Amino acid sequence: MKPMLEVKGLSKSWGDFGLKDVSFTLYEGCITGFIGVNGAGKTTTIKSILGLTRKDAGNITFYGKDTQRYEREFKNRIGIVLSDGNFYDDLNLLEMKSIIAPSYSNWDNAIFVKRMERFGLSANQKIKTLSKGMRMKYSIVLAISHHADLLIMDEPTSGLDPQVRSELMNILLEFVKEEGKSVFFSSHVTSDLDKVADALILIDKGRVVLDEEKDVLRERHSVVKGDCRQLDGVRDLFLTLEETKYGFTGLTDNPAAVHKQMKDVLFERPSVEEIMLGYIGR
Ligand SMILES: Nc1ncnc2c1ncn2[C@@H]1O[C@H](COP(=O)(O)OP(=O)(O)OP(=O)(O)O)[C@@H](O)[C@H]1O
Repeated sequence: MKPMLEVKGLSKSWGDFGLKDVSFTLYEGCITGFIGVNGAGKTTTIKSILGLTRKDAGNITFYGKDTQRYEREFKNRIGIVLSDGNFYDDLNLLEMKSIIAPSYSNWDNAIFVKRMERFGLSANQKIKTLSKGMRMKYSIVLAISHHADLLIMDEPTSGLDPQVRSELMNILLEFVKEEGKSVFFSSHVTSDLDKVADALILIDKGRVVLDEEKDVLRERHSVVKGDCRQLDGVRDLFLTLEETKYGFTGLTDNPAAVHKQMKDVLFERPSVEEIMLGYIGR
């Protein structure tokens, strides 16, 4: 896998909150999910990468080149979809495009027209008449019509219904199929990432606490279910434990040890959300 974007030692402090030494790498051909609860630091990280928030420390490079020093080149090669997508509501889609397109030296109008058609968007429609889902699709059209290689999205699925979210996931899968493309997308709704993410980065209280391929992460962990009486002496094997009168459910990062020490328990593959809950607030 070829490294694309590298974040090293990123720190940023906002009073009590701080990003602390955040480091990770995004690779070509991958959809990387950036997960964490509300306030974990996802938007601050993304805005620091984009240069919209001034970082206190750290280096961010894109194919080895400093993103600040080579800002123009970097911006030309990324597409940005922010949750607060700043559009002028009274403009139509074509007029809004005319404001955005000149900021990119490699804007490709043919792609814009093709994508608009593909997503069922009409150039004459006013921004304020778009549904949330259509607005998201329009944001993506704008973000990729300059041959962007890396699509950076902050909470793109927030507020979208399951059908539109699923359409959006298909758009992302299609995007990364093309050689040299990559997607970085933040979310606290992890079910979409179960389907499409290749890698996951979990941030909690400003620190990266997990950074791994999704399948490896799901192999390394197990959800275990059984009778609560079996838990004596083995509670330490679990990252989370929920006990009711019907039995327990726990997440372990050591399925082999659980196998060895507990009889008659059920093993299930964990979802991204179950893994996330095992690591936050520790
Ligand atoms: N401009 C700012 N000034 C002061 N504090 C800020 C600013 N932006 C973010 N913060 C604080 O930084 C912390 C992290 O916020 P951030 O938006 O990065 O989290 P997040 O993981 O994106 O959360 P969410 O999922 O709710 O969007 C929060 O405590 C927030 O209040």
